[in-house]
Amino acid sequence: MQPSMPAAGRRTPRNGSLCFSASIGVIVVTAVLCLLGLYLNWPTAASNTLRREGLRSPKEMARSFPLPFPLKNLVNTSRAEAAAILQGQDDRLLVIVGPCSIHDPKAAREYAHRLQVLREEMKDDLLIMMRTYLEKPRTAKGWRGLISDPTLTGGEDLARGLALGRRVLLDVLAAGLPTAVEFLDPLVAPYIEDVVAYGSIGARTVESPVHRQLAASLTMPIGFKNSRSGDIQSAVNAAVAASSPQKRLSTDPRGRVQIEQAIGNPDVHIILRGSEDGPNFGETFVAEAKERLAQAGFRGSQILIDCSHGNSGKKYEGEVVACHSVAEQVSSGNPAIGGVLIESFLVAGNQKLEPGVTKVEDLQYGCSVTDSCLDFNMTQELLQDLRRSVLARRARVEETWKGTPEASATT
Ligand SMILES: O=C[C@H](O)[C@H](O)COP(=O)(O)O
Ligand SMILES: C=C(OP(=O)(O)O)C(=O)O
Repeated sequence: MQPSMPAAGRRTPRNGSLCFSASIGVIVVTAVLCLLGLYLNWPTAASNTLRREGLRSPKEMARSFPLPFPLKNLVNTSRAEAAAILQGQDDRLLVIVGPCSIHDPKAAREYAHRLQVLREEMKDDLLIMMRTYLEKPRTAKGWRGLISDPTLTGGEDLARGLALGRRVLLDVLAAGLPTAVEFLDPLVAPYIEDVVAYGSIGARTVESPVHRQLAASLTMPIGFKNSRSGDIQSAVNAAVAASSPQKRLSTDPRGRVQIEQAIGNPDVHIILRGSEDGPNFGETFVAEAKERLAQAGFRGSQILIDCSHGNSGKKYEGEVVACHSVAEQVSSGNPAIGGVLIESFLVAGNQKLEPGVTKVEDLQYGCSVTDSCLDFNMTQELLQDLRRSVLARRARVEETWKGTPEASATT
């Protein structure tokens, strides 16, 4: 007798066990895929992230690119010398000069070696540091600096960028020049802060509480720029916040999140950088800034003037005008000006860098890929001007001193 065919859909012991095995199979495959997805950080429908990868901790980075003792000494003495200028205890001018951004380590090293000669020659009158800006805050889009995109191709290899950035700072220090950066991403700071002598907070982040808190815990002098609209009070408010005790979340040398209690940065000051409406390097702006600082309790604090950005209309020719005005004000005895920032590279002007489009090999050596810079010869002339202005201001002070009863008593 033929066995009867099972009616469609009727469960038999055999197809029931097939269903069970298939379900177990689906569950196992799904679980394996989920675990693999978690391990490889695959995107999920609820995430905007395409990929995540690990990174060396700041401590490991410092171990790979250590700060040798003589360079540590240079960082520490430069910080202290800058602080003395900013508090009006040293009559030299602090000069932060160099490319708008570092994009080519070789050209940066060449610039550093040339600048070191001037630093040495003018050291009695100017405290020269090199602009070694590795993070660029963009108004909208654009190349975001060597740390974000070290190959200039849009590849955004941050692990390589952090290592390369730290190496460039060490190279510049090794050439004998103290380094100056803008601090932008608070997570980057622990990777480089020990190799930085001077820091600024830019016009785009001066109102950010996170950047003010970061500045409070940094151990080098920090300058706050006026905002892009020209508001000087935002820089003064930032100085008030950053000089006060602040508790914040930060990362420790091992890269773990920690709660950090800072006592506040004693060497905060403000930088006049002009605005979209025009320059603010003139006497009246300097007097206004001084007055606002005094009202906020910073009586002795010197003011720095950024000769570029809104003060130059982002043209190197504009920097010359701004720098001459500063030199004139200092020569005529203005005691409130403590220094300048100047954008300068090996070649004058700038060139366009569009990551992913520009051929890196076509870029002109020694020419800025962000804002327009002075060339080295023009820079040298401006530094000579600034030096003469310091000598003139010093002579005036000595002349005034000679006429005082204290001077007569000492002769
Ligand atoms: O210092 C450089 C630039 O002024 C700053 O990064 C903004 O540049 P952008 O307006 O071209 O984006
Ligand atoms: C971006 C910079 O300046 P600011 O914040 O004044 O625009 C800079 O100095 O690189």
